[in-house]
Amino acid sequence: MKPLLLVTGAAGRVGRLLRPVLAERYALRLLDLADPGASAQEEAILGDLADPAMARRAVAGAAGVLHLAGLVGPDFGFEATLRPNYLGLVTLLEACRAARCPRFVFASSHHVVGLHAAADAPFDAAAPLAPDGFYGLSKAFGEAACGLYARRFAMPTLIIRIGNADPEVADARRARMWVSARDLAALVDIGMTAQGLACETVYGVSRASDPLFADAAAARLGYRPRDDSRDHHAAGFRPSAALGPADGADRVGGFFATRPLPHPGEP
Ligand SMILES: NC(=O)c1ccc[n+]([C@@H]2O[C@H](COP(=O)([O-])OP(=O)(O)OC[C@H]3O[C@@H](n4cnc5c(N)ncnc54)[C@H](O)[C@@H]3O)[C@@H](O)[C@H]2O)c1
Ligand SMILES: O=C(O)[C@H]1O[C@@H](O)[C@H](O)[C@@H](O)[C@@H]1O
Repeated sequence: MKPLLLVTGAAGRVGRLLRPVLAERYALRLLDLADPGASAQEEAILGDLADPAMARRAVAGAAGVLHLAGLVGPDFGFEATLRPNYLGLVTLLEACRAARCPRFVFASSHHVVGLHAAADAPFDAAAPLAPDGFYGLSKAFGEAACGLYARRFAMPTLIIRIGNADPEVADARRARMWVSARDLAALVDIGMTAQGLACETVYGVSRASDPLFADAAAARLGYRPRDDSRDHHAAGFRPSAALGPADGADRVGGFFATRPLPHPGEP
């Protein structure tokens, strides 16, 4: 029998791309606020992971959790991120602690280091945090929360700072941090199976010609990316010459680093 993997945020873009790949190795239970369009082989739970009863139900019997759910984007104010990205994550981690969940994989983001100058690349996982907005800030909290639960409660945890997981590579900045679905799924698999894993942070990226991230930590865990962003340019791929100031190509976080940041209290 395949091990049961809970995928939160399974109705989202990354969840939909990963599920067919992950289904080869895992029985999937999906949790989302939105209908994930479950296949006959998948089990779906519709609900809010910030609800403790919902989180407990979702985690029950799982061999591990892939936590994708959250509010994602450059324009949100602080308050909007509180329930999904702070309370939701801690509620889920609490459910995992109570159930002695054997593995936890957290979808973090390169936006935790988004304000670093792209010219200073490549960065490794020891680069100082430099979130580029309230979304990146919430991921920095998420990484710390995962560290707390992993270390205090001995829950093997992999934090994956995903680069860009779109189906194809849209532009020159994303080409430096794109990840294919099968490479990202391979990292999830490492999080589920790596021996001796305590709490490790890696970048979720495929191969690239001028990478923003140099990922020795992932390689140590056995990650060997099979895909290269150069082979997956979208039809309308924009080279660096076509990127303007609004694209924020001089920052790791790109346009996330250029948008106005709402003051707390503003919508
Ligand atoms: N797409 C990328 O390129 C990318 C890059 C870096 C990091 N990530 C991370 O990967 C994860 C998935 O990204 P995505 O692009 O699929 O985002 P998405 O917005 O498409 O999907 C997120 C999903 O989470 C669900 N969700 C939000 N709050 C919830 C809650 N309280 N309870 C249950 N479900 C909830 C939403 O309904 C949605 O379906 C996110 O955590 C994101 O930060 C994605
Ligand atoms: O910076 C990026 O390109 C990406 O950052 C991710 O966090 C977002 O989820 C995705 O929509 C962006 O495309």
